[in-house]
Amino acid sequence: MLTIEAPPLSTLFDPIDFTGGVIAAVSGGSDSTALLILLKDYLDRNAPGTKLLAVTVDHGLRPGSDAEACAVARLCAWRGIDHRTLKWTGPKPATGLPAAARAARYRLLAQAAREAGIGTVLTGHTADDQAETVRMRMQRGGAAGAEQRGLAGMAPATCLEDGLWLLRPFLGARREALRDVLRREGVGWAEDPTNADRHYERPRVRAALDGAGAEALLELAHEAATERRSLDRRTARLLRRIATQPSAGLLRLSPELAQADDRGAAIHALRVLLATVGGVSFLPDKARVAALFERFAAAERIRATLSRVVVDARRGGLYLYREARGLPVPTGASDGMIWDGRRRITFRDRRGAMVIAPLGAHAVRSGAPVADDVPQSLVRRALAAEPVLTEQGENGVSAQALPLLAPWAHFLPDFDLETARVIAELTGAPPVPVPPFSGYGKSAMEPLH
Ligand SMILES: Nc1ncnc2c1ncn2[C@@H]1O[C@H](COP(=O)(O)OP(=O)(O)OP(=O)(O)O)[C@@H](O)[C@H]1O
Repeated sequence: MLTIEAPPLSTLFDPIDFTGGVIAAVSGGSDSTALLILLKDYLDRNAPGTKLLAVTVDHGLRPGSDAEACAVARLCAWRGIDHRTLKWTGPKPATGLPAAARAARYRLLAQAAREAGIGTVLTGHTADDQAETVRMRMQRGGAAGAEQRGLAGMAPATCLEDGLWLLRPFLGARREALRDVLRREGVGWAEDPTNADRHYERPRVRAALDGAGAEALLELAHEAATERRSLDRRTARLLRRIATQPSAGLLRLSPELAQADDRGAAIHALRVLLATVGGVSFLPDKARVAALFERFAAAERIRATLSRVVVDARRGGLYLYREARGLPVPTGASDGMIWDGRRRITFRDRRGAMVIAPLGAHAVRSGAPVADDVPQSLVRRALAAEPVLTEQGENGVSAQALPLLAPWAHFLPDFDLETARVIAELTGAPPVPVPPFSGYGKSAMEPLH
């Protein structure tokens, strides 16, 4: 057992449900090394049967990266922790290397989790990392400033593509406190020279931040996260009241939307629905959507296109469906493929081949009757943009094209969880996996300050 005082660092694991096992993502730097030993100690004390696997990704970008991975492996052997190193072997881009390395890292961590049958990954991101992230987002926001949502920084919990939860329990902990733990325990760590390389944005930001600056950024992030969670809950509530899917690919917002007292939630609801229906990963421009909402509230006639979506105001409400322009041409379907940003193809049987294409003109004939108050012309146009899977050749293949939550297809931060859940129910997308921690939305997984 460690000699460190229990609170507050060790209590940061309290809200996490470890029953499905856990992966610790350990680079060998101070933060993730502290994560490893604190987590091991926590599990030994509180949940000794838990499956713990440490994973190191060797990006192969610097000489000696394999030695760092070996050092983590040695530490794990010493502490009785299972460990794996995974190598990033793909081509390395000349520009945008940090982003490509991050994407590869998450892909490899997800692979390790799948292979180990574990659904939760913990990283060692700290409050210092959070302050840097917020500063970078502010800088990228330009003169107008970053959108408030982004200033919430990294989420304490994020659901990745295949239902894997990525948790960052140390977002409330300062790097120096973690290093103190390591010093007291006599555990060393690797210093990544990239962290001091001013060619990259993060090291420049890190070097320019003093303690007071970091505190102010963390305060800002906390306020932005609180506001974002509140908007999420209000938007989910509003969508439950006013949104329906009367037929395939067609969403309807009831006229009640025009009277919504909560204008912020109404505009946000429209933005997330536009992105979802259009299969676009980013939310459409807030000012344009606000203008659209005002026109609807003023009972104006609307037939507009935004975010690849036709927005049509009728007596029955505001209808949304994917525009016909820019639909994918017929193409071979493969397992796991994302079609038009809106559907994920899942094969039940991997033999044979299938083609996926928009239904197009067939929709005129195949449209199933729907409620009388829904304009049949809209039903047909929405259906025409829906996919149809056709078998090729002799071998029967069965596959599904399941709806996808486009804004969160790759990363669903827990800030947006309630809205994502409602939209999954509305569109028939697979339900959002339950997060492996208690007290969601309370203070449990909130960064501390
Ligand atoms: N090569 C890697 N292998 C496994 N996990 C990693 C790797 N690089 C980063 N991570 C995870 O992502 C977190 C944040 O990454 P970041 O690049 O900020 O950290 P670092 O400087 O490499 O190391 P540390 O956070 O341990 O000081 C790490 O704490 C760790 O959990």
